[in-house]
Amino acid sequence: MCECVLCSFVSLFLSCPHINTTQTLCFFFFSFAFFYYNARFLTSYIGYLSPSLMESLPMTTKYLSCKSASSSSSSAVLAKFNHFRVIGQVGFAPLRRRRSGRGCLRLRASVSGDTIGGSQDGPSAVEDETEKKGLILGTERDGSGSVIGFHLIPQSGEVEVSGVNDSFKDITTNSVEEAVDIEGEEKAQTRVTHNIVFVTAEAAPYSKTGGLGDVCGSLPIALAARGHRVMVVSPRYLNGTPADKNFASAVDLDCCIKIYCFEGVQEVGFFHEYRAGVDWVFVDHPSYHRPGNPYGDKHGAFGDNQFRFTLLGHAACEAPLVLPLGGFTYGEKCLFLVNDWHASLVPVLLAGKYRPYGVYKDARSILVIHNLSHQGVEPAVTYKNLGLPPEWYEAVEWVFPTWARAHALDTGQAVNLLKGAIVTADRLLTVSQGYAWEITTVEGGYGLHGLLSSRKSVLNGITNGIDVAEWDPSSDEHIACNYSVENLRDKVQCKIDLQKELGLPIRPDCPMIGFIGRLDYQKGIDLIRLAMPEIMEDDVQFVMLGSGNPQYEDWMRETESVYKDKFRGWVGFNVPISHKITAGCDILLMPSRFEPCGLNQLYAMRYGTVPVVHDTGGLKDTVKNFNPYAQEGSGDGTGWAFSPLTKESMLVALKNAALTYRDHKSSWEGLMKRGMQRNCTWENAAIQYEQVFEWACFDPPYVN
Ligand SMILES: Nc1ncnc2c1ncn2[C@@H]1O[C@H](COP(=O)(O)OP(=O)(O)O[C@H]2O[C@H](CO)[C@@H](O)[C@H](O)[C@H]2O)[C@@H](O)[C@H]1O
Repeated sequence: MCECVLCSFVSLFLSCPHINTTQTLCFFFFSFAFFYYNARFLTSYIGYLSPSLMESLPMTTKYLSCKSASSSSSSAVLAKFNHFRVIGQVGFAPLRRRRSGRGCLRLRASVSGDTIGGSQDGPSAVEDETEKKGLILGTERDGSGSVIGFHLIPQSGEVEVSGVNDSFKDITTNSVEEAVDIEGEEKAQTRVTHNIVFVTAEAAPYSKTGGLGDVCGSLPIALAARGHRVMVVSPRYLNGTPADKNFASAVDLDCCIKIYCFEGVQEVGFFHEYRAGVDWVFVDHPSYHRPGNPYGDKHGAFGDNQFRFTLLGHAACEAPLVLPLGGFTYGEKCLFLVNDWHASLVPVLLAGKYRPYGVYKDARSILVIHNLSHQGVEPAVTYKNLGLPPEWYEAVEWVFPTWARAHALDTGQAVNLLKGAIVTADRLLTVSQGYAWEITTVEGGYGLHGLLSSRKSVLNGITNGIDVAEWDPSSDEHIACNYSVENLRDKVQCKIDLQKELGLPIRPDCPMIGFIGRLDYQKGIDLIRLAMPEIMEDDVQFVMLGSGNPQYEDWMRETESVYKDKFRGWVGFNVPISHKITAGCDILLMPSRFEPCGLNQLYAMRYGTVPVVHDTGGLKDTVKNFNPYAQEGSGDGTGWAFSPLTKESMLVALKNAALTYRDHKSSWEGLMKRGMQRNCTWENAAIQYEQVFEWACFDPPYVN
């Protein structure tokens, strides 16, 4: 209906004898703008109304992209006007490709066709005009992001922008015209790119103690590859070990800022490395230079972590304003992705420190919860240290229930940084849908379930992806023999190599069980300990890699001396060994008490190692229980997900896995193959993050 009206309107307009070329151009620009913005509004609104749409996001969507003719210079012009750069929008994008299709694209095709007298295949007058002149069309916006006009901008190479380094060039040439193939139909896709600022305590390969490092090392790259301008702000940890060289390529930006907190002034610097399309920014301060890991050393957590991560929060808020990365700052209109409590001060600062002065009015913040059990809780008297105005105390105020107080005079008053982010961030995300629900329950909410439930309408879960280049059995440099789903037989060479390395009897047919992870209550390590004597009764080998609670480290050493021919415990943090275990084992055990997503089961499946997991959180979402009778007897599922979390049910699952491994070879092969063929790329997750960005930007800031 709409299109008929449009076509008639276009025909009428073009049949008018007094219309010249310039007027024709103007007509098209404004018509396209009108339809584009209406379509975008509707899309956003539908998304806003249905957060549950996340569950049906188009995972099978195939994005076809081509480098457009948009140049550094042209995008520089665009960036000047809109920090949320629009790429590939019909009518404004470089008019290079034509397709037949529906929706916006058909709108353009029909207009082009009319322009040239009905043919949809020949070049349109608009295209001719713009391409001849080497021009593409850009939008101009006002301060609120609304389009107020259009301008012609030169194509690639025509204008040199001085002082633009590779970082910016790469970003600007990333303006792409997107085509989305949904259900066999080619559709034009309007995609908005953002200036994204990740704030995180760790980012691999620079720093990593667990899954947070993996995610913040990979997701920014996946988003940058999709055209966003992405910065990751994280501390520059130096601990006097070879790990310090991870920061060797980062250069000092020679930009010091003063941070007013902890009743004094702190000076922090910034280091920068542009890698894989991402601006990696490292906050430099003496408190990040000490032995140990990012959070503590052998004596436990550092006592000044609140101070160290307060600095991170403040520095991350300043970075987009003051760092001319690639010659241009990110500016105020950015999207902060703040990860866990260490970065949770950021949304509170945006609301309490910046917006009252008109800064960051158009920014948005998304809190990504990787682990709710750590919340950054400190005594209430420390509030004055955070660098927030006094009237913002309530945002981070936290009162412990009576039963959790130390003594009769304890009022339970505290500050809770994660809580501060929950009540001020524009949207909330967790790393799986299962966990997004669990944290709204009394059992999984760690005291925050009430608040989280109250923000349910902006709470979503997106399952983590994995770095499929780093975790690829067909090219992994850490393992003895590469293999793939077409060549599964060579996997056993990895087992033999692992047995040799660990000094275990070389027994290729013996089921080998592995565990990798922090030795922590969360990971159900107590259950493994409890069940170990019974596990060892079976004809299996067991290898554990982990560090953390010294009590469990000692237990691993003792167990090794009791079961010399069957058990090995590797105490420490060792990435190459984690790859060897993932490839060499047949079964990976993860009896996590709770698991927001879990990465090791994803790595295991990719390596044909069958996971046996507790049916919770992200483990429940990603491991499909084995059903030998499904698919007309050929079986279904990728592992075992046991419940409840008891020694007995874990032992049953392990026994079933070992039995299937020994006696049902073809079923086992099916389990391996289905796991290896799962799609677990970061691109999948990045597409879902983009949907959440859109919802975040559609609403006004949650706290003004
Ligand atoms: N001793 C060791 N040596 C070498 N490598 C080791 C190791 N111990 C752990 N690792 C590695 O650290 C990562 C741990 O990943 P998890 O998802 O289990 O993380 P974690 O519980 O830290 O993270 C939190 O954040 C992540 C990311 O969102 C969520 O998946 C997870 O559920 C949540 O608890 C894996 O890459 C693993 O191989």
